[in-house]
Amino acid sequence: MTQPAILALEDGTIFEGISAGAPGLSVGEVVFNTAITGYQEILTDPSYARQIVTLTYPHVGNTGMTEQDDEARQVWASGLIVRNVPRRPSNWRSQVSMPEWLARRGIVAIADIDTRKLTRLLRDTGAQNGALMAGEINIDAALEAARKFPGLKGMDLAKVVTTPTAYEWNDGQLDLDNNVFVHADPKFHVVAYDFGVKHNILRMLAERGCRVSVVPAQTPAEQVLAMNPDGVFLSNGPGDPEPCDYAIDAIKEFIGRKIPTFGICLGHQLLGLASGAKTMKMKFGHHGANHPVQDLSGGRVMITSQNHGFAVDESTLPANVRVTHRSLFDNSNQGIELTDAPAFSFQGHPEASPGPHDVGPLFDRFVASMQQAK
Ligand SMILES: NC(=O)CC[C@H](N)C(=O)O
Repeated sequence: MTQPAILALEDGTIFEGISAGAPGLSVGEVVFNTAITGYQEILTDPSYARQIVTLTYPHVGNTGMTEQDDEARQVWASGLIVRNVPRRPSNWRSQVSMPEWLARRGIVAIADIDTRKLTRLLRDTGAQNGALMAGEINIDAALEAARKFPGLKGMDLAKVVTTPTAYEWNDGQLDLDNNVFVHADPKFHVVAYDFGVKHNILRMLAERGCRVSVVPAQTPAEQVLAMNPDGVFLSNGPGDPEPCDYAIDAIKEFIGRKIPTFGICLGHQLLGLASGAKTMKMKFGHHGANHPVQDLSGGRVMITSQNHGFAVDESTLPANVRVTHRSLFDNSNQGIELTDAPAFSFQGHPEASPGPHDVGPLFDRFVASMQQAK
């Protein structure tokens, strides 16, 4: 039986639809993502914590859900907004339908609303706080909940989503024919800070010969240095990078000691902050799988996967930081490197998942910088 659901935005706009997940109430910042595939990877990406994701692609759930495709140990997005869910998923790897998967995990989702109208509204007003309510509906309560959400600015969520304890990661990519994750012989030891790390990042490190020790977000630099890493990796993650002072302090230590360091997304913003630059909140951010980004050394344009609402403010970069990449959508910063330390970072997602693999070679660059430092 279909249950009613609503989306209430802080500006008072109400969308009415049907439930496509669990009953209940959920709040967060409402953003839109333009990727046409990869809904499971998006829902389990920890960078979406406290965000309700609208998918602009109109049919979502077609290929069902498969356990091995999770990007983290749980669903992190606060909710999902879609135009249409197919009656039946169809794919040889599918284990369960999307609405059932969401319902089992207690995730509120809404379908059958005009996602084009919602996306145009978010583009005009900027990302808004909102509330999803499914099952028993109370419009006033939903509106109040949306307006009470404090917003992501100033919110440190890396320490919320991070692993409670350190662990080792050895899995490479999934071999679909044999249904096993492939291992490579490790040549380098990487300590990866988990600010909300996605599994595919760890896989791409492992398949390039890295033994990866994943550590909690608030692990002090001394503890990491005692592990004797060949390189330090700074993961993606949710929330505002600015309040993550523990991470910024640790990164200052690594770059001061010239340890090969590579950051992705939140990790990129944190490397920027540790170098002395500032970050800012964007109007509605970048969330999609087809964003053109230019590599400024040589001019090559890559199609990239993106998911961020904050950005490094290029006008605040100190003299020892060089801009390496820029977005061709809005000219915002997409990459930096230090001129006096083997440290670099990228704003988009070289691990994709979902998305195109054009930026994958940045992982090879990290491995090469560890090789060089040896
Ligand atoms: N994917 C990420 O790491 C996102 C970084 C940060 N939370 C932002 O929104 O900009």
